[in-house]
Amino acid sequence: MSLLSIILAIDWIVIIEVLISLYIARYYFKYYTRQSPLPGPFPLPLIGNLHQIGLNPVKYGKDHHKEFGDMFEIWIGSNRAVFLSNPSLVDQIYNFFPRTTNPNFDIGGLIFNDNPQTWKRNRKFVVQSIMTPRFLRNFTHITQSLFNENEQFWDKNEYHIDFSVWIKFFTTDITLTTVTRKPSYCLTAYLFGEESSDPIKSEDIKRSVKFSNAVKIFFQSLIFQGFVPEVLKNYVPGFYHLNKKYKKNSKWINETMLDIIKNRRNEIENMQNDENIGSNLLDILLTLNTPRDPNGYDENEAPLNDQEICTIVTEVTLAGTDTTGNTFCFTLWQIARNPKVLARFQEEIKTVLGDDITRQINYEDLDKFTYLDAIVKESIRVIALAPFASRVSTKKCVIGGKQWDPKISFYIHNELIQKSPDCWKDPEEFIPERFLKGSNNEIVKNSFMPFGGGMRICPGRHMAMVELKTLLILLYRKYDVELVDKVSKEPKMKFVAVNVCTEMKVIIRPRKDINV
Ligand code: HEM
Repeated sequence: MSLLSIILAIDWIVIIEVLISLYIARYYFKYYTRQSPLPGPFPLPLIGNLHQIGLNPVKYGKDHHKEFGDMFEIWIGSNRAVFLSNPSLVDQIYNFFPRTTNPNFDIGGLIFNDNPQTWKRNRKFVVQSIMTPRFLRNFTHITQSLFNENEQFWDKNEYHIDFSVWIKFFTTDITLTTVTRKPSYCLTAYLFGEESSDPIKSEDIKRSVKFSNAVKIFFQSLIFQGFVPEVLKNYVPGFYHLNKKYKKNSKWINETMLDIIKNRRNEIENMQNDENIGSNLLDILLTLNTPRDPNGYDENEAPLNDQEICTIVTEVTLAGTDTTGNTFCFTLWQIARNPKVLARFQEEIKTVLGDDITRQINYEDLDKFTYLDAIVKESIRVIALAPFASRVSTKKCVIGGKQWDPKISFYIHNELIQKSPDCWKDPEEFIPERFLKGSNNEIVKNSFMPFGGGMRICPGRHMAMVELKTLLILLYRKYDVELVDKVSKEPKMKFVAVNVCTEMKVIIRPRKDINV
């Protein structure tokens, strides 16, 4: 009997049926023998709970909280993930475990890097560059100068603007410029259009705008990469094409950043002296452990190469853009709907900065804005920018009285915790006063973690607060801001790994009660 006749004689349909049955049996064997079973939706082989949860695990968790309680599980393909929505459950997770890894994003930077050595090294550089008072002082002034570019438009009688668009351009410009030193022109494009008589500048403008859009697509891709099983991404049309689009986007971001890094490396190498080397993240990384490193260098250890620098700089730029931008929109929405809060905030502006509305705002001034601080905190509490934080266990542990092996993905449902009636009085209400010292509102441990917690806490939190506070002071010191949509109960937004504001139309007018 020839090989061909054997192949023809085999009943392939039966073989395929057997293989599928074996796969299903194995899948459910794993499911029914899992460690510490928790309540949760019943999964299907291959897709897990994708058909019930879609790409919004946060909404699913909220909708089913009563049914499943503070600890429930979902299945992402054949991997299990545990959602936690009680502050008492999250302490050791925050403190001891790294973020859930994702093979599609683990480029060895910071956010998805679970290698303790390289993460620690990268984290040190980032902290060294964007958390120092010197950086933050300068950043306060940069925020101010960029804001002032708008004034010629806003000083008219009435100016209509969609802040959800404006702020993304603003934050892209400011983050790119401060992290990479490379001028960015999104705001120029927004105000004056993308064309310029100088062809080189025109190219730069287009590239900046493309970068801002690429950041948006990157955020959309995060949940897709984390919650769609690999098999769908690799073989099923629709998922496959989306995956390809997202990968192309990440590749473009990487190449654009590498280009910026190469150019800056050349500039530094051709410098006669070190005077023009800045204290921004890119210059710190490029000169690290080289003869130009002010802290000295070790010849036996190699300096960072362009790709290593690229991963760190890219992640910080991505993490610093839409996060602050959307928080700005949500805070503005809350202020606009709460006249008493606005009045108290404007009073605070007057008390701290006086009547001169042209007075520069300094970093040291920002500390005195305790009420504004409370407004921003309360705004992030009511509309969580990052509704969940993810972690993966690296050793055996006990959580919620149950045993867990290593490599279990945990998701801390911050949005639910921040609105829990067990932790907050009138949790749906916007009451900044609850964050003021001496307000008698003791904050339950781990119930307010807008910047995450433990060793992976957001290193951009001070930068974000400086930017948000400076922008809000500049805006409300001089202008009245009126929402176009005064009826909706919440701002127009959607969830794409973070909560994104999709529209924030307002009318800006110079304040009548002050001399502009
Ligand atoms: C309002 C604005 C922001 C919010 C609400 C926010 C929130 C967060 C959250 C929740 C995390 C995860 C923390 C955890 O898992 O425990 C995080 C991580 C991170 N954020 Fe932010 N962030 C903001 C702004 C920024 C800015 C401005 C930057 C930098 C320019 C930045 C850079 C990062 C980085 C690099 C990480 C990863 C840290 C690590 O894994 O070591 N973020 N952020």
